[in-house]
Amino acid sequence: MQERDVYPVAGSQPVATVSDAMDRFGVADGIRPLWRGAVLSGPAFTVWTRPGDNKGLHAAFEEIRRGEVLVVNGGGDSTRALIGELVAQKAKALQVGGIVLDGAARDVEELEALGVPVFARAVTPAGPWKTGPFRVGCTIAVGGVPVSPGDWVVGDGDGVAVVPRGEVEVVVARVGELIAGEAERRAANQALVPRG
Ligand SMILES: O=C([O-])CC(=O)C(=O)O
Ligand SMILES: [Mg+2]
Repeated sequence: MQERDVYPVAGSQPVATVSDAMDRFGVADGIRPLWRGAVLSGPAFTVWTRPGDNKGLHAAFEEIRRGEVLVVNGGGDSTRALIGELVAQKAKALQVGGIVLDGAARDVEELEALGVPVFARAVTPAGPWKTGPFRVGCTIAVGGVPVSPGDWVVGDGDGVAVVPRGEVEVVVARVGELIAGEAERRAANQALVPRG
């Protein structure tokens, strides 16, 4: 199997169920979609940056491959937007799978108009510093969850979860079982009738 085929397409696997399939671990705390309907799914490309500084993100765009998800530890900073419309335009042109920031973003209406799925801790109009330092391609933390390059990152309306690279196929199979079990519970719920 080609490695890319291991990662399901965005939106096909609910993030809540992906987390359930990992004993309910793996969810990035406090990271939310910046527009309704944003979904992403793909292998992580990681950046660790000084809070509020996006020089490392521009460096990442020199290397990132189609379908990869840019995942950034920005120290949880909410005072400086690490990306906005112009950075998202780059991501779109390079067919990046999406952007996950443990930090902030701006230009949210334009992000939605571009259709670039962005997940972040905060929104602020204040722009980023651009001097570094940063690291690209290392293991980082996002919302308290470890992320290594190539780990499967999935995002939807509920938030973001991270599946370790070596566990993707097992977790995807488990998600299928859980979805089938939920369908049975849904049918049982729909068969309920009021009492009295
Ligand atoms: O100025 C920046 O680097 C962030 C921003 O607003 C954009 O990417 O449009
Ligand atoms: Mg801007």
